[in-house]
Amino acid sequence: MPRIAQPIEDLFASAAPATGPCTLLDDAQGGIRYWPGFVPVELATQWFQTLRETVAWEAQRRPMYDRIVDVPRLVASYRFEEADVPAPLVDGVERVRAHLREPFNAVGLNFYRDGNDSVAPHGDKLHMLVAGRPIALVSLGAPRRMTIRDKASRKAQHIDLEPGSLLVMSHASQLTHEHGVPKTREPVGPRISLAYRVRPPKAR
Ligand SMILES: O=C(O)CCC(=O)C(=O)O
Ligand SMILES: [Fe+2]
Repeated sequence: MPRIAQPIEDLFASAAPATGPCTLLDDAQGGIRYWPGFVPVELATQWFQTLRETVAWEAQRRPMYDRIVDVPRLVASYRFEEADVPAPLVDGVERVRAHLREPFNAVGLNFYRDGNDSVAPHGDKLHMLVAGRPIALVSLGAPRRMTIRDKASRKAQHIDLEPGSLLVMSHASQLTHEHGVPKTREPVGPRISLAYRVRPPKAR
């Protein structure tokens, strides 16, 4: 059987974003960095359409104080050792693995239907992450503004997460900073984010 050899440099070259990152935070683990155009916008649009239609989106409810409230967005999650992971998520994980050289094994999806959908400021749950490994957020669909706040100084930075962009947050930054996507009264279209993570065995 003939084997078609593809040089490894070419694989990495095709996964590389068009421009270098913008650094929002420096820390010993790479801080917080943003790459616009990590995937071409046409591909981001295709992924958005496929995922919107094929993912089994969940509307969750959770206790808040003495009430049960709706989580203000739709969610889904996959681990890459499972069968039947939608193709755009597999293409995405191959790209973030190649770009960051990190063994991402899980993805959490968020679907913000309109400006009423949001995620409250938070640091990602460290017990569900392998220490030292970053979180990689790929944005699809309409841009939404993220707020990143230094917990000590309360200083905030705002960044518009463009379709096809990649935001990488270090594990360490989850302790020092909060991130969130606030609600907005501006007319905004729907957005899907893909949060690639390195999960310990069994956690989801
Ligand atoms: O939608 C985003 O870009 C952020 C999502 C997020 O922070 C999370 O899923 O933990
Ligand atoms: Fe998060």
